[in-house]
Amino acid sequence: MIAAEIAVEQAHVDRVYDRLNEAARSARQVASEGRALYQSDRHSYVREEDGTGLYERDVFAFQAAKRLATLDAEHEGLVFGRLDRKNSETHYIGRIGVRDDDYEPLVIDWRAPAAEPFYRATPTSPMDIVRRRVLRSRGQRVIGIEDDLLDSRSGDQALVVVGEGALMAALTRARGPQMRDIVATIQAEQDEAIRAPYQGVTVITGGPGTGKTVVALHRAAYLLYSNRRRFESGGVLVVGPSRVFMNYIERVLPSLGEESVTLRPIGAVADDVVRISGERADSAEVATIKGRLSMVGILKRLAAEPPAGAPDLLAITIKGEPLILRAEELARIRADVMSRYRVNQGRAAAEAALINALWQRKPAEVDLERDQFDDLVADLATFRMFCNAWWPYLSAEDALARLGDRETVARVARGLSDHDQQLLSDSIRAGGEPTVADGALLDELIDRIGPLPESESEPNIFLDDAGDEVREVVTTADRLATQREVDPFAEPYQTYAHILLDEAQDITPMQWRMLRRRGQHASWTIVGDPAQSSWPDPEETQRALQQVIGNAPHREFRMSTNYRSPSEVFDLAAKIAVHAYPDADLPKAVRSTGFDPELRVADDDLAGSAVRAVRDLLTVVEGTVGVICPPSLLAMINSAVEGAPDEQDLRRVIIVTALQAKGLEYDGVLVVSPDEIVAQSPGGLRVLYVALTRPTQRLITLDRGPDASWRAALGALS
Ligand SMILES: Nc1ncnc2c1ncn2[C@@H]1O[C@H](COP(=O)(O)OP(=O)(O)OP(=O)(O)O)[C@@H](O)[C@H]1O
Repeated sequence: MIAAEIAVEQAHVDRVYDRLNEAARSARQVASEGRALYQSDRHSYVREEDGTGLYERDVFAFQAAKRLATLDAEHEGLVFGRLDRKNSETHYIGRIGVRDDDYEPLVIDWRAPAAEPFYRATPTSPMDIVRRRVLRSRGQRVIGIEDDLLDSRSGDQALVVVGEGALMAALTRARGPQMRDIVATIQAEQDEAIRAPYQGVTVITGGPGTGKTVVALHRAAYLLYSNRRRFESGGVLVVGPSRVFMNYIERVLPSLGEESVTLRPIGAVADDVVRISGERADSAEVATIKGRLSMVGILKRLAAEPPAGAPDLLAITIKGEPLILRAEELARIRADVMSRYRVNQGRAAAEAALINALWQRKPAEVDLERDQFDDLVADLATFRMFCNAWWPYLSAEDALARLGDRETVARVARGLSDHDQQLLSDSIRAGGEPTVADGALLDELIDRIGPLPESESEPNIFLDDAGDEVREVVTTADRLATQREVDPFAEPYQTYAHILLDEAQDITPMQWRMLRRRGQHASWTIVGDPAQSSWPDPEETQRALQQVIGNAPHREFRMSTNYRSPSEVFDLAAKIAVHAYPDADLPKAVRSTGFDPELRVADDDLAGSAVRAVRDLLTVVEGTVGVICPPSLLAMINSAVEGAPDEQDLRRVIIVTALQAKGLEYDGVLVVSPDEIVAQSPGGLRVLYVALTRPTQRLITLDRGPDASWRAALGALS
């Protein structure tokens, strides 16, 4: 019976692929006839409105064919669903829409309104659907079918019903290194969040494993489909916690037929204005200091500080008469210009103010018109040298580096304790690549001091590196070029029409400011779970979120089902959650595996015990094994595990800190020394909760001794 049904579906799937191949062929033919009609503004596939050389139906199919090429080679089938309606009509649902020669739909795009019942229909509200069928495919071959009968009263005896649940089948499959899309098995509450209107702010909450991330990514694909013009030209930015996480999710969007989205880890959001990879982390304590809102005032004062070693006397001679500006007058001029301009945009105004002050001091016997006077002063080498030293252009990196000086920190960061001042200054003085937290500070500084004029941000071969010989060819014009006026209103940031933010509970107040600069007119999708926050004060980030929402229309969706962790694992994790965050939103786990988590105690050799646990996990799970360590043990566990299991299996093992594991999942998880994980994170127990909720199958914890304190939170279980 199943074989016959599969054959029916295979016939339809074959028709779809034939149609796509044919469309691709005919499009290629038209192209080879020399009509360059296939370039859209941003992408290389033809858009319906552009393809005047093709019949509209061919354009449609051609576009689909091109998009198909972007789907991953291992994609789980272009056509994944079928709806049988009460009126005997049948519709197929797929990742992209495809039409036949007569413009009739062969497959409906999952995001189209006509596909909605596929996700929303239930036996109590069947939406005129009699049967919903999920097709499971490998490449172009249909390999399985799962049916739901939604309206048994319809009396259509011809309908065959097979399978016992596509969702369970999807959830129990082993996990690979990248996230999969869930387009065939989206649940009704998830679908509502995906299709919510784009305006304002959409907040998606829910406990671990409830699909917040996949839902958000499907929402990005949906928004691009339903408002392509707005979002393709305005841009959609997806922000996640780390580069590892971005690599983990990046395949999902192309598999949904979308590529035109910018993906950035939070540490690299400022990459549009400063060179930053955003992978280096500060210690928890330093990251906390750098993330707090009090940094705004500190950076404001820092930006207003006169440059180190700035001269406090301007003395020139005009027609034999000395003209002098002293420290007090110079300070007044600086303060006045700073109140009107950002540092990098105020240079011309500062020079004009200096010349003006000098003019006031000019003795009457110096007989010069104002214009002549201005030109004379501006050309004086002493004046130019003074300006370069007194009002240099300032890069955000150089400005931040000033915090490496303990005395500067004491001046500008009076609100911080001595201890915190020292930590901040030590961290900046240590130098190296900017950290994740530095990204938001550099961004704030650029907002305050303005970007460097273009001629300053690129090395000038005449001024910087050249030898004396070349220096002679430097003209006054070259030197003055650095003072080109900068448009004070031009924002240096890349802005977006929609910003989708994952793991929002970890966004520090300073990072919220950085994000808001990129979304001043954007609509937002904000995804998070305060119980998993690694920020010491979750209430503070909630307040920052409220500021983003402001008066904008705002809707909230709560995801209630945990699709990741088996109930045995989640029951244990939930006990930690309520200790860590009494208001934790605890989802219901849908699966049970029959295997309780194992709470092990290491013998004297922690690394050896860890390796044994990894081996045990590798034998019981098919997919990935995650080893989650406290930062201080990462290197040791890494080298211990690397030497151990055979090479084949090693590829399935990933060793990370709890923070790096955010948003990720593994089939088997070993949590090494939970107590140290708690101690080494500002989020404490909440971060342990993150670690304990990563497994899809099995969990082992490994303590150094039998009286580990985190176990106290487990109550009866300990
Ligand atoms: N409707 C669904 N069908 C199939 N799988 C699903 C569905 N919803 C969620 N999943 C799976 O559940 C797992 C957890 O999803 P996801 O990572 O999006 O959860 P999350 O809420 O973001 O978790 P966390 O808060 O821990 O980061 C993923 O493997 C995802 O594919």
